[in-house]
Amino acid sequence: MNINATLSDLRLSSNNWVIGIIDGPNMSTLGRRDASKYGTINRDELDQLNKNWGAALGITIESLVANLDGDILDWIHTKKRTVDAWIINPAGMQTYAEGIREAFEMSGKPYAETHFANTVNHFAKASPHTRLESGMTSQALSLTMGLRQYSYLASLVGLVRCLDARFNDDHQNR
Ligand SMILES: O=C1C[C@@](O)(C(=O)O)C[C@@H](O)[C@@H]1O
Repeated sequence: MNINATLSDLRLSSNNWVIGIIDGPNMSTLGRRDASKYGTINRDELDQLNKNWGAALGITIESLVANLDGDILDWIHTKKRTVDAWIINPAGMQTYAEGIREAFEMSGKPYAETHFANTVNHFAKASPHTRLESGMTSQALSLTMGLRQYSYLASLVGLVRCLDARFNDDHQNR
């Protein structure tokens, strides 16, 4: 394994992975939310940014923004054959995301939970009588939060490198 890390290690993947990125309820209002947590980027700009990062990594991004969980479930069921891994910002549905977690499980593909803000901080401010946590984290490959749009970049780079490593391991063991 080459441990001489340089920024050029963020180069193209030799496998044209397809990553499905899902933004859940209220992410459609990005750009009009609390700027101290979400900055000023809007959802269209986020989508373009993710697609540009994907192109720089040599992979394909397919994306969905939806306020209804049924729309998200339908999209996962439709895309599961062509998508290699998922990035999801469950946003307003993270505490009741069992249906989505299960749809990902049925897809057989890993998912990276990703948030703009630090959600532990959000939960800490909820009523002490309400125990809140994400229903997605326990089965996620990874959890990235608090880095605004760069949480998506971190998830993307990590996911692509993990997929590449798994592909290389599978082919070496043949
Ligand atoms: O809608 C959102 C967005 C969010 O997922 C984020 O990206 O920081 C954080 C959630 O707590 C919140 O409900």
